[in-house]
Amino acid sequence: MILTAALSRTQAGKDVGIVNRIGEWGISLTDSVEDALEQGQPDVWIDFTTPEQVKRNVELAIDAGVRPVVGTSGLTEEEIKQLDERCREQGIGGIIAPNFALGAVLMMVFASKAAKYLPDVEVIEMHHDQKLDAPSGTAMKTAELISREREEKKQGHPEEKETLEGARGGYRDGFRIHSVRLPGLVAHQEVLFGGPGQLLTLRHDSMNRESFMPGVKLAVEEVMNRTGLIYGLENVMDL
Ligand SMILES: NC(=O)C1=CN([C@@H]2O[C@H](COP(=O)(O)OP(=O)(O)OC[C@H]3O[C@@H](n4cnc5c(N)ncnc54)[C@H](OP(=O)(O)O)[C@@H]3O)[C@@H](O)[C@H]2O)C=CC1
Ligand SMILES: O=C(O)C1=N[C@H](C(=O)O)C[C@H](O)C1
Repeated sequence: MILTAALSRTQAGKDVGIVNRIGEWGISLTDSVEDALEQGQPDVWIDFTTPEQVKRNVELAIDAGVRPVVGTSGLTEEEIKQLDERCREQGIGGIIAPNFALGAVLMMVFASKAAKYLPDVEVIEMHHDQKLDAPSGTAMKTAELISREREEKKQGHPEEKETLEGARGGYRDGFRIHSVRLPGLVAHQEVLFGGPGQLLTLRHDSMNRESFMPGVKLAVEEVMNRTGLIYGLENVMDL
């Protein structure tokens, strides 16, 4: 794979390798998506930007015939549908993955299987304190996969009341998602299943950002041979 361009507002004009402390690469960072898409005829647009920026970036990439591989969280279901249609119109593939760590994908898939037999579940996601969105994209995708397998159920005591607002976390499809933000954390998630006399805990930890790279590489290879936008790396893994 060859890096053709790289995007940044704050470091625009500087060499991407120097900024990342891996020696000079001869590629200047740009703050223009249009310029980045024109440099070196790229096949793939890799996006880890912000929830505000990602939609525009991906639309411009697709319109230029460049396949999106997106890690940025925050796209709505409706936006993903629109982007899928745009990819199909252009006859190109794309992947949006809420989490590129293969272990995290396995955790989500295992959680959906467990929910069939242990429908009482809560999700606790833990991230670094610079994260902009809550809950994480991973937690939302976990909830989506769990809901597909879990019988409909409203958990907990029907008369439960919060004496401190938010104490029971966010509510989705009958169960709770809790978001923890602390310096020192990278990206972590526990899925807790409770049953009479038993507790099953599935946990995944990203210790650093290297954890996402094998999944990004897999996605970049896959989009070259597909048409339409795939949501979730589990859809291209042999599970
Ligand atoms: N799916 C996955 O596996 C993963 C997903 N993520 C997601 O990726 C996103 C980014 O997270 P993270 O890496 O922590 O955030 P960072 O703030 O570390 O990185 C965001 C990057 O995008 C650049 N950027 C943002 N907006 C613009 C813009 N308008 N023009 C040019 N460059 C821009 C920033 O550069 P500058 O500030 O210089 O503009 C920066 O380099 C989040 O949504 C996060 O949830 C993160 C890790 C893994
Ligand atoms: O912001 C992050 O760091 C991460 N974001 C993604 C998410 O929202 O789930 C993936 C991973 O958890 C890291």
